[in-house]
Amino acid sequence: MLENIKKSFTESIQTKIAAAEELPESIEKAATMMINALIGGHKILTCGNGGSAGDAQHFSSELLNRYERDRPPLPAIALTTDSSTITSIANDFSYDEVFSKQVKALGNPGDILLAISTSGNSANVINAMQAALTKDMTIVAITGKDGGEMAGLIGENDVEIRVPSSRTARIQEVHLLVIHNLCECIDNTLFPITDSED
Ligand SMILES: O=C(CO)[C@@H](O)[C@H](O)[C@H](O)[C@H](O)COP(=O)(O)O
Ligand SMILES: [Zn+2]
Repeated sequence: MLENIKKSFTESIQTKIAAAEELPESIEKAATMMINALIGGHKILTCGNGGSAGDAQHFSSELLNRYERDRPPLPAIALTTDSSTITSIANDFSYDEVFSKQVKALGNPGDILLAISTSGNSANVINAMQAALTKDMTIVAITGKDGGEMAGLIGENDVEIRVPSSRTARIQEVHLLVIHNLCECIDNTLFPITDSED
């Protein structure tokens, strides 16, 4: 057991080292897209399943409330939280539509969809991306493995941040770091620390 625990730490560290080589440019592009959208009065919708649902909510709460320091609230909505809406869409239509219907209802041109999936193959997240494109939204996709079907939906105005790993858990551990990086870029750009706050 002890050996496995140590191996997980080593694997996680190695995945982060590989991600540090490969991901900074795509994270910077995603952060710039988000900053410009927020400056323009637009919002960010987030979605994902399982651990990625948690990540979607983690990110939206850091925008709505705060990341590391107090600043004005920023507009984000996690599409994973309204159990009445989600269960009724799944019951009456299909689980594959639980996010896309909400995107069609809430998304406006200029808004961003933050779509999170380790495999890139979750049908409800893929459908949410397709719905976002019909609403003239842009997409930040956080993925892993080979990017799955989500990778094929990324256009030139969108960005995919793909963690170089094939293990769901290791990918998720980097996804959290990516999310915190995005928050940090947003806060540092929109609310820079002044000398008096230093
Ligand atoms: O957190 C974990 C595994 O670490 C699971 O809950 C995992 O998120 C679920 O199996 C998801 O349904 C996987 O979906 P995805 O990442 O392939 O889109
Ligand atoms: Zn997990």
